[in-house]
Amino acid sequence: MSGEGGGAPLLRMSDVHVRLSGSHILQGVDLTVRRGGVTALLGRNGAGKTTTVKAVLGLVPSTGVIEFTGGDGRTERIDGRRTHEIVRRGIGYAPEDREVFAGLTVAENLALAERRGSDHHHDRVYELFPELQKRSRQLAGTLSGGQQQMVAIARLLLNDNQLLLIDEPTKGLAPLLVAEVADVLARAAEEVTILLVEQNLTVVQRMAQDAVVIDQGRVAWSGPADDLLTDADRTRELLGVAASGGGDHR
Ligand SMILES: Nc1ncnc2c1ncn2[C@@H]1O[C@H](COP(=O)(O)OP(=O)(O)OP(=O)(O)O)[C@@H](O)[C@H]1O
Repeated sequence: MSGEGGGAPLLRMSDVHVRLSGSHILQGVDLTVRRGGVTALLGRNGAGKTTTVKAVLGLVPSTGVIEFTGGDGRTERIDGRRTHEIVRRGIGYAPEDREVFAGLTVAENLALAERRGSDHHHDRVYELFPELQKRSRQLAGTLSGGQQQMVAIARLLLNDNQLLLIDEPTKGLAPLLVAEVADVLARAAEEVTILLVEQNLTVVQRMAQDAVVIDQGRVAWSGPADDLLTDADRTRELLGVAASGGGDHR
């Protein structure tokens, strides 16, 4: 049904427009996220990636159609709904600035994330991230950047989510921490579908099956991530950088 092989669509955006402060930011975005694995949302700075994610969550007003298939298997339009209703349908969000509560312990951070009406998967989260169990009484503010990202993602896995929207989780992190976060994402992706905004193409290459490139508020390319990342000319043209292409390019 998705047209590009694999799982059925989980999220579909059709002709989505967003206008903010008189600027036409999204100009007819069409994209599909299929169930399972990671879809990377790529694009240059200011292309409209975060706005796309915020449109899904109802955090910015949009026109057009956004459909989501919840845990109950029903596909419904979520555009125009309140953010809390959208989130309750099973969409979790990790914004760019990862926002852990620095003065609270890891366990307290997790407890605060428990959503009413959802089962809470503490055991599974600690199984996926044994490091967090070890550090459950540590103040989150004293964790490394990678561990804080782990807390941010663990909070999303705690509830019954179908889709996680994760915005630039490796931004500003040192290379070692980038690898740590990629590891965290890989573990999360075993549990739930992820739409990942990410500038680091090495991380994209490792994680993503599908890729969508936004350029000036429109989808400029979509398809299998490998097709994009092994084409250095295309990545340069669309993103302004060349991917490593599996080791062929620098
Ligand atoms: N509230 C707002 N009012 C007006 N313009 C906005 C607003 N929010 C974002 N923009 C503009 O919309 C465009 C898209 O922003 P967005 O944050 O979606 O881009 P992005 O692709 O996520 O970029 P980055 O990689 O830099 O985070 C940018 O030009 C930005 O300046």
